[in-house]
Amino acid sequence: MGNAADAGDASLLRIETRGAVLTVGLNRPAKRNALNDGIILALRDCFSAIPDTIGAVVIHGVGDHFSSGLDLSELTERDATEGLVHSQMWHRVFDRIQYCRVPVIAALKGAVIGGGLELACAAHIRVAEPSAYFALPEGQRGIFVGGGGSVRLPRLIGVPRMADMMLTGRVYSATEGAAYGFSQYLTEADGALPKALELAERVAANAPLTNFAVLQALPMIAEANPQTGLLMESLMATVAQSDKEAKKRIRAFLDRKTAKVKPT
Ligand SMILES: COc1cc(/C=C/C(=O)SCCNC(=O)CCNC(=O)[C@H](O)C(C)(C)COP(=O)(O)OP(=O)(O)OC[C@H]2O[C@@H](n3cnc4c(N)ncnc43)[C@H](O)[C@@H]2OP(=O)(O)O)ccc1O
Repeated sequence: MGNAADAGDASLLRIETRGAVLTVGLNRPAKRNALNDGIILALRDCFSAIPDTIGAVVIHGVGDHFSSGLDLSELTERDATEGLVHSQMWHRVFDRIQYCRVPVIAALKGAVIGGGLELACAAHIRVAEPSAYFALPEGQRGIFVGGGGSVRLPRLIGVPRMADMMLTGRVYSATEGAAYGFSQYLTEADGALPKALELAERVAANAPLTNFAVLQALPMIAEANPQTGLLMESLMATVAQSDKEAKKRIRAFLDRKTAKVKPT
């Protein structure tokens, strides 16, 4: 089993830079992008070294699927102690994605299954195209989610819906995923990656401090008791508006040098 000291297999990710956007493609299409140790550790390496010039990351699947989840061929020999270590390794890697300095957008198509769905949960925005389907077949495989899914997914779709997914193993459609709050965007056919790239360019243009506040402070504020949350909000708002970047951007609007807010 891969451990913290191992390097990931860089060939299992297709990493490209497009301006301020880094695209990270899960690159095991012959295995439907099943997540083995090599790819998980490669994700760890990638998200540990996001260049300063990058303002957003898009994660997607090479081929027809996002990911078929945990590589089941690596599970069969694992005992309980190794299973615990393995699950905690996934947690650390997916935390690195969730607590990334810049927004992470997942472009979803085809299978988004088990650990693949857990990976998508760690992103900040999920964009799905009609071919995307979501399932947690852990019950059929006799296992439980191990990549943080029981923490992140109920916060998106609720415990009853996740319980239904796990108990019945039912495949949820892209339309259901959007209706239940999993994906924020549902595109036309083949539209997930282009839409994710468009959104990534947009969020990369934000003030870094605003993105930082949304990624790091908002989830904590939302879960805090109201008094603590309001205090944290005031502190974050004060820090952000005191920054020279905010002053520059507000001046540009007042001088009519930047666009008005308008429907897209
Ligand atoms: C317990 O501690 C954990 C757990 C976890 C996370 C758990 C999970 O992710 S559970 C979910 C596991 N995934 C599945 O059960 C999906 C299995 N795959 C499929 O149902 C299908 O392959 C498909 C995704 C629907 C695609 O179908 P199709 O296009 O027809 O392709 P196939 O012919 O079936 O597959 C092609 C090729 O890929 C291999 N493969 C596909 N999925 C996996 C997989 N998940 N693991 C290993 N291999 C896979 C398949 O065997 C074929 O291989 P060939 O060599 O025969 O070509 C997390 C952390 C914990 O600690």
